[in-house]
Amino acid sequence: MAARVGLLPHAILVSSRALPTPRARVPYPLPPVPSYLRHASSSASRSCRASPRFVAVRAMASGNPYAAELAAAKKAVTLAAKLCQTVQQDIMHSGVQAKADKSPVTVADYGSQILVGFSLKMDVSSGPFSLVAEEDSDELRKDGAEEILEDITDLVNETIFDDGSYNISFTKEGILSAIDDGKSEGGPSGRHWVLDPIDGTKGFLRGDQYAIALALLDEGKVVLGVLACPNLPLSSINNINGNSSGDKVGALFSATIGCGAQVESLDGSPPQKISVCSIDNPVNASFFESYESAHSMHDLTGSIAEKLGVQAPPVRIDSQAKYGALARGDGAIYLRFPHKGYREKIWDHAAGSIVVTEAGGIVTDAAGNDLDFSKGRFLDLDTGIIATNKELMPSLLKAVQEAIKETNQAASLL
Ligand SMILES: Nc1ncnc2c1ncn2[C@@H]1O[C@H](COP(=O)(O)O)[C@@H](OP(=O)(O)O)[C@H]1O
Ligand SMILES: [Mg+2]
Repeated sequence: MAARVGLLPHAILVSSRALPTPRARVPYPLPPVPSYLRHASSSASRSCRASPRFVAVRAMASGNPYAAELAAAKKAVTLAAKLCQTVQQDIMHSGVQAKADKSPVTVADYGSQILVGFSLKMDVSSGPFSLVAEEDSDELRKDGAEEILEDITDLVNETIFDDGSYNISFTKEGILSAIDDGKSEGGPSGRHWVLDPIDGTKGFLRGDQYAIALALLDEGKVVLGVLACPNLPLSSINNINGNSSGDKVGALFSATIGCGAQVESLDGSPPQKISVCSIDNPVNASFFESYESAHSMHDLTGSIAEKLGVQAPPVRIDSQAKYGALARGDGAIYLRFPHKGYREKIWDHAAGSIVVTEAGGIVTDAAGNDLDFSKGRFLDLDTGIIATNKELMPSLLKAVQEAIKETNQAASLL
């Protein structure tokens, strides 16, 4: 493992280290390499790629038409998770910037977005590349951002080097261009990758839960989703406080349309099929919601839970890790009710929602409508998002609508 460099303010980039040894190669014509990349070696990047013909045969054999994209998506978020883990463990509070909307952004947000976009570009060969992602480079192009740009460049290059899959390094200009690869508007036609490079930034900065969330839209529908959750116990969220010792941490959820949902460890155990819980009596249910009360109205969710007869206290965790936990039955319900005026973004729900639906659950808005990911970067919702199993959904919807009505009536009396 090479020494890490470039994160701390006075760190020096070690440029004389040995490059990774190229692995065995499958000879085939490479797609054009993005112009912003500087090759350390023009041949080694072939080492991790299979030929497009081989990928197609493998996809058909698995019965999953998106098998190649799924493999690429898992690899991309796993690489990004390495970078995020490094930052969270070592320098959680260094390099924090303020975005226009005041949410914290770290070098890890940018680094994760660069690595996912880059890895997908290298490994998914067919068609034009479109990425709808959370971050852009505007802040990094301003005066005074030189140091943080250098930190990001070092961190990204160090992660690529340590991982060993690609023998490539980025220039600073390359880093800025790579971030801006995520500026696609998405929409109802064609294929678009949808990425939240660190979902749950506040949890990340607190040292809690976060996720790298990546989905694929095909003709306006989510057809694939992966959620890397580096801090989530592998078998159950109920072990989060150490109730059951020995559970491994670091879960990778994945789902493709019509093929079910799985979980595996981030360091590569065989995938296990998952399904939502079969609880049909709300008295036995527990519910997930945002840790941050600014992201979801805890008083409204409390009143919904009360109407349903839920006995357990809310389980508050950050990020789409909630969707993953719901999909494997750690809890029965997920409630999300942003404060008035907030517009939900597609990258905050695309991956999580397919993981839940492919695990047998249902995800809708507060009126019971399917989420529509085809309208661009935003989900057009004005109420909230709910998710649960098929058994509980009718009573949940009823409780939600009653609680919203009561809240609106109370507000109109003020
Ligand atoms: N006022 C608000 N209301 C609802 N969601 C908000 C919000 N401000 C930020 N968010 C979104 O909530 C996400 C985190 O969700 P959760 O509360 O489930 O952890 C954030 O993702 P990022 O952390 O990627 O910015 C952000 O997109
Ligand atoms: Mg997010």
